Amino acid sequence: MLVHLETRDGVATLTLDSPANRNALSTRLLAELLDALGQALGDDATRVLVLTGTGTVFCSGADLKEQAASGAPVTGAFPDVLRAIWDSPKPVICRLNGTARAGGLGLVAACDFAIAPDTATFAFSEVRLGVVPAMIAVTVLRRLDPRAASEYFLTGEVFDATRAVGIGLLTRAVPPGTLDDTVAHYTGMLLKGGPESLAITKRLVRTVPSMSVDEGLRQMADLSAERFTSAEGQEGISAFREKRPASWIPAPDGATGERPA
Ligand SMILES: CC(C)(COP(=O)([O-])OP(=O)([O-])OC[C@H]1O[C@@H](n2cnc3c(N)ncnc32)[C@H](O)[C@@H]1OP(=O)([O-])[O-])[C@@H](O)C(=O)NCCC(=O)NCCSC(=O)C[C@@](C)(O)CC(=O)[O-]
Repeated sequence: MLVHLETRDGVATLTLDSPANRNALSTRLLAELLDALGQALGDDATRVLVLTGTGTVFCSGADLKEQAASGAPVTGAFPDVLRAIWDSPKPVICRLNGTARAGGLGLVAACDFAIAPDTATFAFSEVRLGVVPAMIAVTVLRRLDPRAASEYFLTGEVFDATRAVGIGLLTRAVPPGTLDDTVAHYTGMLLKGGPESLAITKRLVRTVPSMSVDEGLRQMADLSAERFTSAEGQEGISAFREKRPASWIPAPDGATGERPA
């Protein structure tokens, strides 16, 4: 297997495991990743997804050897993988085990959080290969500062993790020894949120900026009122008043946040 899925305590960890080619996005790895994403997203017990890799590199982008051998463009399941991560109602954390390049950065940008060791390096190396960062532009350009997008897309230059945080590609760059603690800190915070509220808030982050102020306030006032009377909202507010942790329960149909009987 090139992708492993392990679920524990509400957290599904998906691990790219093809270190010999630096977790390159081969047709097989992409198919397995899409399958693992489907399993994790369909599992009611999963509340947060963590995407990571083995070895020193998180992902080296498109599998250049497979491309060369096939003689034809190999897109595989990459668009479906990016869509599954981007549209996931459950928060997705990218735990970069190391460096990433090109297509690998499309995955990083699709995730809600990206935490990397401060020793990792990054590059949008496509133009240096005579190809273009086309599919990844769809996720990356929704994260990156526009000046930085022009700079790094057009030059293909390598940049470090501190710069990657500064331009919006990463959430945090941390000393390698503290990577797992930082990821655990974020998953812990996410597990405290109402699952339905998290899914809706993810959608808000993406859709509200493109609404007019008038349209936004009209839609959001309705949504806000609806959430205060939802089962999840009532459980959260009761828990606050009773000075206890909220108890979130996923319902069997995939709706979440029903108050326990
Ligand atoms: C990642 C580092 C920095 C690690 O650097 P390193 O750790 O020093 O590793 P290395 O360069 O010594 O490579 C180790 C092995 O991994 C292989 N390898 C390494 N990368 C790939 C790859 N992508 N595909 C297939 N094999 C790869 C490489 O060929 C070598 O195999 P060996 O020679 O031992 O048999 C370095 O290996 C590197 O720069 N790799 C190339 C990265 C790159 O330019 N990727 C561009 C892919 S194009 C792309 O992603 C297009 C896309 C998807 O964005 C288009 C779109 O969005 O539409």
